[in-house]
Amino acid sequence: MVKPPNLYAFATADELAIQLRSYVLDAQNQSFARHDVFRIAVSGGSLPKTLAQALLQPGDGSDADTPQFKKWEVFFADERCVPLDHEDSNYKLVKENWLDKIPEDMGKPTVFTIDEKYLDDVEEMAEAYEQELVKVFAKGDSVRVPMFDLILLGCGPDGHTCSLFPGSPLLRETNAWILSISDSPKPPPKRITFSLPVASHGIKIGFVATGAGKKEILKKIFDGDDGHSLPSGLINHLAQDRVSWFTDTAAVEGVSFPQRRGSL
Ligand SMILES: O=C1O[C@H](COP(=O)(O)O)[C@@H](O)[C@H](O)[C@H]1O
Repeated sequence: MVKPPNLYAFATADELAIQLRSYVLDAQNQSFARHDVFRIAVSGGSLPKTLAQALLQPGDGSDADTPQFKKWEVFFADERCVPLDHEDSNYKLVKENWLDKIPEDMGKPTVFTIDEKYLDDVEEMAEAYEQELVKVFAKGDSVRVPMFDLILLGCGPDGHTCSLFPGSPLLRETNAWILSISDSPKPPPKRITFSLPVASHGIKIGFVATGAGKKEILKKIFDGDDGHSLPSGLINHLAQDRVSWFTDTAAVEGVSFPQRRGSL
């Protein structure tokens, strides 16, 4: 039986940030019960700003309500093939919006960036990033797909997620973990990205999509007959109720799919 994703719609950015915080901290605490580390993958675009607002706001002071950043391992669901200090870098966005703002006494996460030595060869860059994942997730064992504790994704106005674009042959990949793309329809052209099997294999997968600019695509993904053919819709289809969407009322205007408002 197909279990539908959870679609949450909040009235304000502040409400969304509060609920996103509790979702991420639940994922953190559940992962500490399994292993003493929290492995999270993040995206670029509009997500890092919202994530920073969620994580850097004060909690109630308890361990359960505190991001234990020292035990976090942060990976990128996609990255642009540019230097880490380039305007287009997803790492730079995450660093400036979130990592640099973490107070010293909270400790810093371990961050797995692309290796700049491969900037001239996007395929090599993808291969090298996949090997980083193999070292962390496989540790000498054979693992078919890495399992992240949490994957946080964005959804572009065309339905792309990670750097998986509608109609791309990359969507048919069933084995590789990290893929390269040299002709991204959205600049910059050279990128690396989680494959669909990896992007849909998180214990929890959270999308953040806000603003009126997302309402047409959300209607297609949630109400359309072929919503499942779009990259973000494919993740809904594959990961079912492991997926939660954090949206605002502007983004879900006109969407009929059942939404929960106010809290998780
Ligand atoms: O190009 C990208 O776009 C998507 C969506 O971005 P958004 O600004 O519409 O949220 C993003 O998730 C991805 O990481 C990025 O490389």
